[in-house]
Amino acid sequence: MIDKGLEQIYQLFTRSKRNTENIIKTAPLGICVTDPDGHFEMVNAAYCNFYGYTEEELLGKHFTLMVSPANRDQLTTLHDEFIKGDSNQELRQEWEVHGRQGDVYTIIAEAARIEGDDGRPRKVTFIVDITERKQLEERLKKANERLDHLAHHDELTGLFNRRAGLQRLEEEQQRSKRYGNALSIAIFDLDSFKAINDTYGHGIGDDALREVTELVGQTLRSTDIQVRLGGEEFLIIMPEVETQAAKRAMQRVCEAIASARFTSQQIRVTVSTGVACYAETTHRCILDRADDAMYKAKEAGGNGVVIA
Ligand SMILES: Nc1nc2c(ncn2[C@@H]2O[C@H](COP(=O)(O)OP(=O)(O)OP(=O)(O)O)[C@@H](O)[C@H]2O)c(=O)[nH]1
Repeated sequence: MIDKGLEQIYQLFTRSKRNTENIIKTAPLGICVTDPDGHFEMVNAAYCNFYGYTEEELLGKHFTLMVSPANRDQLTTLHDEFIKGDSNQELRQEWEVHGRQGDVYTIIAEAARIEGDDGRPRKVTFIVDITERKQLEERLKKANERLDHLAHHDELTGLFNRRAGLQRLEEEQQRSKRYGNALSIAIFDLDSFKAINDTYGHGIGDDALREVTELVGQTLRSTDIQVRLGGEEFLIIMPEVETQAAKRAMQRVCEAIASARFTSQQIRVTVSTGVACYAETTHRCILDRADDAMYKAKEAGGNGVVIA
């Protein structure tokens, strides 16, 4: 009677052990056990499939086989510390790993410590493949960056668009007001640009706008901010630049443009420029003053700079 009871318990125990083994074998997440030196003692099917190795190929190998060389030392140290440490659980962490063919994956790994049959600790690591999620996140991030760029930049020239440029101007005016720094701006407009479009077509007109703004960017200081206000009208914000220096800078721009040839059609372009300096005492908007000066430059025949 007593023997029959023991027999039943033994059977239940064996069944439970078999179930546990089968669960580990068939679990959809990769599981491995490493010895205190980091060598594989157990790998389940999902682990092998994920990395593209067979169980025989992995058992006895060091776990850094799948880790990129740059992370090997760090992960070996973490493994040693975990084996020797007090904590039975390791925090979830994201890692980049590579499969047998060198393909790169992102995983989330979480670990637990168990005792081996020799009484020494073992590390059990559970891994989940998050490569697709990571790639999706990366694509979303890039799409958001692109949207953000489009919201602030002009597509044709890559310059700040009107809205972003006026915001920068507002910020520079606040800075100038607070610290008493000089601030000049210039508005320039391509002379008779309509004729370029009419003669060579809109595509060549676009090329001319792009090339002219590139040349302006090369001629000015890197701290100057170029903005496309709209059409063939542009704004330059020149922080910490006095009026006369701004005028000289824009004369250099005018000369550089007038002596260059643009597009495949070798077109000549000139620009008219109005310069204005920020002054708290003036109530009129700095932009309007620069714009008026630019029209005076146009009235004077173009290809010149007028100070407001
Ligand atoms: N190709 C091209 N043309 C543009 C763009 N934006 C505006 N334009 C053209 O720029 C021309 C501006 O013409 P107007 O305002 O008459 O000025 P303009 O011919 O330069 O004459 P002034 O300004 O008086 O020297 C128009 O023909 C617009 O169609 C653009 O993005 N690409």
